[in-house]
Amino acid sequence: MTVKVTVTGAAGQIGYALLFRIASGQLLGAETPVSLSLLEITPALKAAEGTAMELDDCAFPLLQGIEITDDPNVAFDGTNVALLVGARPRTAGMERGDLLSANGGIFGPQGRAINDHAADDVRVLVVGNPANTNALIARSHAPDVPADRFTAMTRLDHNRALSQLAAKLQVPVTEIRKLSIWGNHSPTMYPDLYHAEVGGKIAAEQVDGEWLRDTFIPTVAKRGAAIIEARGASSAASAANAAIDHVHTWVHGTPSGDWTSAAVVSDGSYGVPEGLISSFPVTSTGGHWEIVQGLAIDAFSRERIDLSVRELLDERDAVQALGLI
Ligand SMILES: NC(=O)C1=CN([C@@H]2O[C@H](COP(=O)(O)OP(=O)(O)OC[C@H]3O[C@@H](n4cnc5c(N)ncnc54)[C@H](O)[C@@H]3O)[C@@H](O)[C@H]2O)C=CC1
Ligand SMILES: O=C([O-])CC(=O)C(=O)O
Repeated sequence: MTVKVTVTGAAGQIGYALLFRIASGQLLGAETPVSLSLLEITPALKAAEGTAMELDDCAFPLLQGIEITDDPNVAFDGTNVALLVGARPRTAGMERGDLLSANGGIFGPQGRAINDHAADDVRVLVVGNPANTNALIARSHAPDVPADRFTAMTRLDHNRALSQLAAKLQVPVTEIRKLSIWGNHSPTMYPDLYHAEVGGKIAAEQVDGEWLRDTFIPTVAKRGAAIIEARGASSAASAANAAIDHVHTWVHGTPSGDWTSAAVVSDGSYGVPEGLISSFPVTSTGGHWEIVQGLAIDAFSRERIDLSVRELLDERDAVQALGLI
């Protein structure tokens, strides 16, 4: 059966890096036909049409159709996978409240449209920043959709951490297991090496504490800003790649003996208040995320997780005060 995949912000830079990979089968597998729905704001529809022309020109065997629209009710009608990429970026002079309001105006109506029109098995990944709180807003407008279908992306942070650690220990990334990103997709995120394993041994014990604290954590946490500084534009291909990884893992599962990172609705695990959309170590089985249970959290990790969760609570309070959730 054809799977409908909706991409918002389809004419943006992540959209351009993402759509071709979805259409080629990298999101859902080489056996699954897909139809694409491209949601954009009205002034960007023409650019989205250009991307659709290029998709046509690839003659992808799996691609069954392309729809382009500025109406969320159309874009999410019958959708199975919703990738919410388009968001309002922070511009000079914009206060945090203005940013949250502008995004509330996007993610509220999109959540409502998902609630009213999406397929029963819809899975939602929010990429657009502030991703965790945008996901919270969308979810709060979709009371009929099970909460566990709303996720936000920290897979890019996870992949960045894998790559930094692999380079430090001079091992292939495939040697690393059980790495975790906790908290918010923001510089407060906590990449955790105390449960990660390299060659079957705890990663934190294979690097010196100073490198872990003063190099590894800030490098991962501030990588987004470093890419902007170097490229003059924010991460696009790596963000699209992480979105592909996230949904692929969600649908196809995590390998045994490993886990990944995703921001999912908290059930109160590890003291993260219930309902917050926070990153955890997660496994996926049968198309459902589960938070990895029973990990011992030392004082160093506790402090960092709490800091990031505090930021998520502040964001939640701010959108609540603005009446966005
Ligand atoms: N979670 C993560 O790890 C990452 C998140 N991001 C975030 O992803 C978002 C997109 O990034 P880019 O593609 O580089 O931005 P971009 O500015 O190139 O594209 C965004 C697109 O969204 C569209 N858009 C705006 N409002 C919309 C609406 N209401 N409905 C549909 N489309 C709408 C714009 O017209 C634009 O084409 C940004 O918020 C960025 O901060 C980027 C990298 C990593
Ligand atoms: O800051 C941004 O817009 C990009 C971002 O989230 C990242 O690269 O992690």
